[in-house]
Amino acid sequence: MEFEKIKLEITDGYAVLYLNNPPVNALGQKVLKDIQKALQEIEKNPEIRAVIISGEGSKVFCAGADITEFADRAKGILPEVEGSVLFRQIELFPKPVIAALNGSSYGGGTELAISCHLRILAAEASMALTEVKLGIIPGWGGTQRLPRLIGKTKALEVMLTGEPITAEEALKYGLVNKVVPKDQVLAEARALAAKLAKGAPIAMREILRAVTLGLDTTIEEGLKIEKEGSKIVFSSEDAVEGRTAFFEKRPPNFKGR
Ligand SMILES: C/C=C/C(=O)SCCNC(=O)CCNC(=O)[C@H](O)C(C)(C)COP(=O)(O)OP(=O)(O)OC[C@H]1O[C@@H](n2cnc3c(N)ncnc32)[C@H](O)[C@@H]1OP(=O)(O)O
Repeated sequence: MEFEKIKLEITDGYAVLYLNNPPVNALGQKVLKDIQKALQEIEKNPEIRAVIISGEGSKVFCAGADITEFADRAKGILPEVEGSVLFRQIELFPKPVIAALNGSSYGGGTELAISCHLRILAAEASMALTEVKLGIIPGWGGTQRLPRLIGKTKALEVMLTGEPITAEEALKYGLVNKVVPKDQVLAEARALAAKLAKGAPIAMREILRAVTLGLDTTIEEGLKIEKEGSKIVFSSEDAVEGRTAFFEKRPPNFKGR
């Protein structure tokens, strides 16, 4: 697969998708199209069981939407790939997606990161939804995901002021899984992705589905989604392998069947 604005590395059962749009990894249409194309390939490839999204060639993770493309929007020219649609595809992705934030994120860059399932943030970095400073709103899911992740009060403070959440606050508010020095972010993400790549793909898919869909509905409906997932995994070969390996006191070898 050839890409212009991202780099894709496939290794050890997981993929690393690097944003590669210097100087600030602004999410222009070309970048969003490349991300969407790469995710379609990753989803189809059973050898890939986890995804890392990180930044390259920039001192920030991502400076958000490409502001130079806003004039078209103002004229009513709609983008081919809408960030909010792509980020929902990431949130609904059937394999774990880890955001490796090796620099600060702004606007749509933060919205990209919070559409991922897991996040590792550089201690030197921060995460901001700066749209209000440009007279617009976090239109790529930020108004919906941030309150669900850190609570309405802090989320409103972050979105109304446009001021960044520090790495320390991000950890405290549960916005990220881990904070490490910038030069260790990718290694941490790789270690996590390699661990997930040895996991049971069907079980992980059903956990992601039950949590993502369950959070947006009633507990009764959520329990129905969980029950559907349980039914699927118990009828899988992986469930047989899981309990067999347990009794044989050996690591399971999940095939995703
Ligand atoms: C629904 C989603 C909406 C959104 O995401 S709205 C956009 C939200 N993003 C932001 O508010 C971040 C805007 N950018 C910045 O605040 C700063 O930049 C940085 C902190 C990221 C980096 O600052 P520094 O190191 O001083 O660099 P620099 O001179 O500001 O930027 C380098 C070049 O990159 C361009 N640029 C920066 N951000 C964007 C962007 N988001 N879209 C398009 N271009 C951007 C600048 O204009 C400049 O360009 P040149 O060198 O030609 O002057």
